[in-house]
Amino acid sequence: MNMLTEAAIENRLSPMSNERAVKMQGRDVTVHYGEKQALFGISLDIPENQVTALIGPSGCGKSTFLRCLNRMNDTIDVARIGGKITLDGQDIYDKAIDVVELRARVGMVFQKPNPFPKSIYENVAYGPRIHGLTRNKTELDGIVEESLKKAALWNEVKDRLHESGTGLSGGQQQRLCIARTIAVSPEVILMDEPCSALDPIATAKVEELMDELKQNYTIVIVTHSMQQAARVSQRTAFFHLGVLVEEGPTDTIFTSPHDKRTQDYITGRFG
Ligand SMILES: Nc1ncnc2c1ncn2[C@@H]1O[C@H](COP(=O)(O)OP(=O)(O)OP(=O)(O)O)[C@@H](O)[C@H]1O
Repeated sequence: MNMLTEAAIENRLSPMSNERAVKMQGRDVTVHYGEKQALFGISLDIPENQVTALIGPSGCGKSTFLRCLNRMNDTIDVARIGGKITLDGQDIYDKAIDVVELRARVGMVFQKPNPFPKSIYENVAYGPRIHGLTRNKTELDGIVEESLKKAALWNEVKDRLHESGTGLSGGQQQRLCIARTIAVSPEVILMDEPCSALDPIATAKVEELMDELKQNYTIVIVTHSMQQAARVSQRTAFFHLGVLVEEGPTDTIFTSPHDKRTQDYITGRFG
């Protein structure tokens, strides 16, 4: 057994205070964009099969931290990342890591629904095809159907799979993007303000979906809405000016935070 596997097993067996295994872990994570430092030594555990919400005022570094979790910041030339981030105990910034594979394991859903200008079917089939997850059309059809079902979209689109994904409503497009992410069997799903472009009904559907998805996936969501964080997450991390001020069970953060900055933010005194 190699060291990484041992670390992964040890990691999965070591429960957090709420008795969940740690799926991802950040230790002393720093990010610079050129000269400007955006994150200052973030250490945060992401528990398995829970929704963790990252909250805080605009510009505090929530999205920057989220993007570190699947190395999305690698695509920004001026970004430099320090510290350590692990997935099942394995360092995701290790040279041996295949970033394409990492991003399949740690998928991402963006603020604005961004389906490809292709059919609904092709949007979902694309990932499994490029990752070689299926051997034939029947298997691919199966993955497409299952992913659309898990994203609570199947009933609305099953009769028009070959119509364009961009012809769907905003809320349906976002669920299509979730189906596309699910199709490559991720373990973690990162969501960067996934409902900010959606109306209240579509938002409610995506929130409901998050609650179901957490049974099979670990979810990290960046949100500006404290009501949303309170509704969907089990753990909440509050960021301010690039620092993780505090994190803990969502109930505690919203009812009896330890830090005055958290208290001020959740009571609307700033941000
Ligand atoms: N690509 C980039 N190049 C330079 N600076 C950046 C870049 N992306 C983010 N920043 C800076 O890093 C800091 C943190 O930004 P980030 O987007 O992570 O914050 P945020 O909390 O997600 O904000 P918001 O809630 O407004 O989306 C900000 O000062 C921002 O201007």
